[in-house]
Amino acid sequence: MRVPALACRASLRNAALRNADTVACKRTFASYTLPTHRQAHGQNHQRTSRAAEWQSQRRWQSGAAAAVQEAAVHDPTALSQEAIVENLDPQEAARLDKVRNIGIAAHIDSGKTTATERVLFYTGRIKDIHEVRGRDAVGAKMDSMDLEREKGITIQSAATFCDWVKKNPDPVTGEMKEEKYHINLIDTPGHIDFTIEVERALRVLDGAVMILCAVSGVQSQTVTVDRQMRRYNIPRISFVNKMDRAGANPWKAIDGINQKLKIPAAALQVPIGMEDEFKGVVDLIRMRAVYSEGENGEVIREDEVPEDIREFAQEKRRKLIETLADVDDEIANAFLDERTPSPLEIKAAIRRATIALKFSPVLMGSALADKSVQPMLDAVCDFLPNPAEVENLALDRKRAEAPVKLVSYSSLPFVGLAFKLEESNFGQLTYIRVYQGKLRKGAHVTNARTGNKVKIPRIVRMHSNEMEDVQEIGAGEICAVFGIDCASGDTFADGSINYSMTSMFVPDPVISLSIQPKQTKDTPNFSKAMSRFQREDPTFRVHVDNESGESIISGMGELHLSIYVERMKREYGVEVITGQPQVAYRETMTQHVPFDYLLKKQTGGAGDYARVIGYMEPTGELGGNEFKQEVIGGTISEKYLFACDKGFQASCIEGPMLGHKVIGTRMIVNDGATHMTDSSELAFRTATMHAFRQAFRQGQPQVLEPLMKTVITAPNEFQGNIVGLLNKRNAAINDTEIGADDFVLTADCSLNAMFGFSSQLRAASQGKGEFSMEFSHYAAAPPQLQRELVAKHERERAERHKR
Ligand SMILES: Nc1nc2c(ncn2[C@@H]2O[C@H](COP(=O)(O)OP(=O)(O)OP(=O)(O)O)[C@@H](O)[C@H]2O)c(=O)[nH]1
Repeated sequence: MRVPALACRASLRNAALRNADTVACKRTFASYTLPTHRQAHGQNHQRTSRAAEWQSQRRWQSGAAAAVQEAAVHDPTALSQEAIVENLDPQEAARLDKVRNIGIAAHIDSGKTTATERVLFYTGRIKDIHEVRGRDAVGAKMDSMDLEREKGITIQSAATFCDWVKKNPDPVTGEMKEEKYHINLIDTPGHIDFTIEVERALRVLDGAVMILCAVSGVQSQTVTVDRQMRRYNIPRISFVNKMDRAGANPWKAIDGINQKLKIPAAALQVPIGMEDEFKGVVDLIRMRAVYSEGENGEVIREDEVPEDIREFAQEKRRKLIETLADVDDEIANAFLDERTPSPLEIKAAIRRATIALKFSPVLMGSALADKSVQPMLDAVCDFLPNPAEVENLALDRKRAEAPVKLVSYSSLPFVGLAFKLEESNFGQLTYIRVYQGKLRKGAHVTNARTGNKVKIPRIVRMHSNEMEDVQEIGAGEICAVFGIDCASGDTFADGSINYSMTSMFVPDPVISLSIQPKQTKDTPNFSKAMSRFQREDPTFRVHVDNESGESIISGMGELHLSIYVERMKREYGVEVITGQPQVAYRETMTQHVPFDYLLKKQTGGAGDYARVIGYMEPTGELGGNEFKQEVIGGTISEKYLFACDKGFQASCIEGPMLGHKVIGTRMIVNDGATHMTDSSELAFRTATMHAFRQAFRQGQPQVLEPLMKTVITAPNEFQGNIVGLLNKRNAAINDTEIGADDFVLTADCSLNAMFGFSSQLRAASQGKGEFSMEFSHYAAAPPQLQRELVAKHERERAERHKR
């Protein structure tokens, strides 16, 4: 759970601030902090004596850290994030102030990797720029997998870090100031099939750069990453890339952010020249023209705003201030007083509103043309939060999972989250975000899930596929460690506390296929690859079909599974045979059905006896299943009811119609009978499973199929062909947006009908159409298809039984 800060609610702190000088007021606040939570817990607290406050600076600092943590532990809401920031040890505060943990997320092909390559070049992390699908065949730094370089797409997120020296002239004095920021950066994939990579990156980052294409504006995956950023409360700046492309229109992109994503957004820049004449931008805060010059745009030259766009820039500056006035009180007051806020005030308001998730500042440039990327980096430092400014909560397992605010002080006990695992030549590499305390090489930390204590043998900072060894990592930073065994999403903590953090959202797979190695000699490597891929990627699942005995892999789409098949061949030398991709159907019942099932086998020796009575019904939502017991008078004992629950859960895994998962179904057991000697847990479990089958079949069951939100973009002349293709697939067209050259069509299509669509779209649009699909919801499959699927399943079952 993360809530951005700056909602200043510390009235006690303010009272203290009014009466004291800086040092004293911090101390006074420390003494006020404790009463706050203690009062909340009904304890009378004697205010710390004045004399005790005047301790040495060092002792006060650690005392304040402990007090803040204590307050944060006992009542996480009693302490504002701003108060945490203000109570930081000055050295720690200075360090954190210059740290930014950011992700780059966007629709497919918006230029995330290309922009990251420039960031690495301008910050001196790489010596030369290489392009995605570039002629030199080297490929961008962050796409380090061969497959990524060949296909020109990002498959796995990649982490790196760099130092950016921000050289902004002071907006008031004009004096050049240099400030060094440490940026941990994760470049994420755009394809929805690899969405887990975006999900886990955003889970641990403090801010994001959302890239948009200047021609296409807000696209389908922009909406998806917007949803993911909201899920984790991630403040973002927007960067309109590809300003050099024909048809570039940053204003359309900004309208899209305002209207489709519903985030107030305004440009901080206007372009100087457009399309292939794009030369640079006007900085609207300072009203200066900024040009990127030199061979790779590394030389930033500032100048007067060109005469011909001065008025336009003024108009857009007014628009920026107006938009800010809607989301920020201080600018609203200046607006009401008919006063133009100063550049400093504007900057401060943008920062406040961005971190409070009320606004997204928009910058623009062209990564490929090396133009205006540096101002985007400045904006990352200026407007995105430092780690101390973001609220992160954990659950205290020693106190009935009460929420605890984590405080990014290095002097507190360590808490970190393992958010990504990767197999490397040196063993398992675990990416960890340190939320509190320090992680030191050789230290012992405890895995909150397993309780296992592990030693940290090696810590590295990642630079794509390269690594640099470090001895320790402070609060608020990201690193990777070798040699610890854990699962993705595990929390590690110093042994003195038992905190656990909530993990990321993992979507359910929608597609599966059977797979087996071509040659039996490859089976050990095949198994090794399967277990590695599953450990690394929670959206990739493997199971053995109970009836056919085949290995089945499931994932987020055809591309997702095909990448693993390809990796199996390249990385493990295993050629495989795969079946046809299968849709992950679901099963549900639609009617209330009572049941009364008696299991009775009493023919000599120990028998089996269990009777279960109750009813089954739909829950009303196509979500989880529910088991309830309402037995009165103890006709079934607790332990047998527990066995009934187990039987119900097992039945939900393989539905009676097709063997797919059951959803939206409830079972209530309210009566039954037990035999003195012949009843057992196994008998009750089995009886429940039989009752389930019978009742489910009588309850008008349905096969549900996944419907996919499909977005197709193509030149206008192909609209008729494409609508024809969709009609043939019984798609429901929800929206069509016709632009100057292209149209964007949004439809709900059944996944089953979309196999092979990419080649047909190519044929219908002379290769110019693009589409993306994302799981939307489950809906009843057409009756004909349901009958065919059930008949096929019965046939295959009968054949297997014959064998
Ligand atoms: N004209 C133009 N093309 C660009 C620009 N930035 C990137 N591209 C091109 O757009 C294509 C996609 O760029 P990438 O950087 O791979 O995009 P991405 O968003 O990282 O792609 P995925 O991670 O696979 O979604 C490449 O061919 C780039 O050369 C730009 O500013 N202008």
